[in-house]
Amino acid sequence: MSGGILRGGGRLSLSDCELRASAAKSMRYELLPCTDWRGCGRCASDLAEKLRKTRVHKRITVTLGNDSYSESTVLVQTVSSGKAPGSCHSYLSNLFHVILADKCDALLLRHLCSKFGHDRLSVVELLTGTFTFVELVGYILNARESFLELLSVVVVTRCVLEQILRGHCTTMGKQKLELAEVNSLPYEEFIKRFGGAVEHGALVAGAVWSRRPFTSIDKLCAAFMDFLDKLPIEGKEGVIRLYPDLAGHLAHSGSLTAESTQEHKAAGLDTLTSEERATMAELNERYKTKFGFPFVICARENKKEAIINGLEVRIGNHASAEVETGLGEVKKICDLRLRDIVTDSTPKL
Ligand SMILES: NC(=O)N[C@H]1NC(=O)NC1=O
Repeated sequence: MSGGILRGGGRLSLSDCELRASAAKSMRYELLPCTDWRGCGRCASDLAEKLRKTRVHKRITVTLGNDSYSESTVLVQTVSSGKAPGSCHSYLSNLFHVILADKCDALLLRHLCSKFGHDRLSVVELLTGTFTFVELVGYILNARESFLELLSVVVVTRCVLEQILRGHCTTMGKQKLELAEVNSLPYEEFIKRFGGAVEHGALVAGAVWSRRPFTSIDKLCAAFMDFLDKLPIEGKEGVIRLYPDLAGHLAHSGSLTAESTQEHKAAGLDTLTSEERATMAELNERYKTKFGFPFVICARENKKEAIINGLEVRIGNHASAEVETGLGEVKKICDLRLRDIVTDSTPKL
C-alpha cells in the first residue's frame, strides 16, 4: 500500500460476486454489503446504517500508505471526494460516533487523502489508480496510542478491497511464510510474494523460483544473491536502476513502494530538513550524471548523516567499483526484505 502505494491501471471491473468469492477464498475478511459508497458526506448516513446492520469483524492487517496495522487494529478505511471543504471531518466524526456507540469497543478511523490536500481525493481517482496514498491526515481523537489495544474489526471499502485483490497493495493478514510454504508456492504466487525483494524484481523472483526447494532461509537468500552476482555488468547496472533515489521525487510524491517507504523512514529520510533535502538532491544528481545509475545504499543500515556522507565519498569512486558497491547494497536490502517475508526457523545456538 507506497508511501505504500495503491497503484493500478484501468478501471476495476470485478463484480460483487467475484469480489466476495475471492475475498472469502484468499483473504480473511468480509466485504461490506455496500456497493455504492462514495465516501463522501452525501452517503455517510447510508453507510453508517449499513455498518450498523453488518457484523464485520475479521482479523487482518492492511498496509496502506506508510503504516501497517497489527492484527488487533480496528481499521476503517475511508476516502473522501470532498465536495465541500471540511466535509471529511464532519463525515468521519459522525461515522465514528455512530459505529463506536453501536457496535465496536473502539475504532481506528484512518482517513486517506491525496497528496494535494485533504479534500481532493475521489474514489474515481482511486479506481483508476492515478493517485497514491501519501499522508495520514489524522486520527479522530488524535491519540494514536489509544488505538493500540483495539478489537479486530476491519472494514475495508470496496475500492480498497478491489485494489488488494488485484495485488496492488499488500495485506499483512497472512503470517510470515514458513519455508515449507515457500517451497510449495506456484510461481505466480512466489513472484507475488518475492517480486519486491529486489525492487520491482519480478524477473529475479521468477528466476529464483527454479531453485526450489530451499532448505533454509539462508539458502533462499543465497539463491537471490547468486542470481544478482551472476548478472553481466549491464544487468547489474539495470538492477541498480530499479531503485528510487533516496529522498528523491518519488519519495516526495509518496510514490515509493511500501518496502522503500519503510526503509526511507528507518533512515530518518522522512524528516530531512530542507537544507539536507537540497544537499541530497544535488548529490544524487551528480552521482547519476557521473555513473548513469542511482546511488543505492541500504537505508535500514544507515542513518541520514551516513547516507549523505556515503554519497559524498562514493561519488569519487570509479564506475566499475560503484557497480559492485551498489549491487552489494542491493543485496543487503534484498536480504532484509526476504527475512521480513519468511520465518527464520534456523535453530539459534
Ligand atoms: N537509492 C536507494 O538506495 N534506494 C533504496 N535503499 C533502500 O534501502 N531502499 C531503497 O529504495
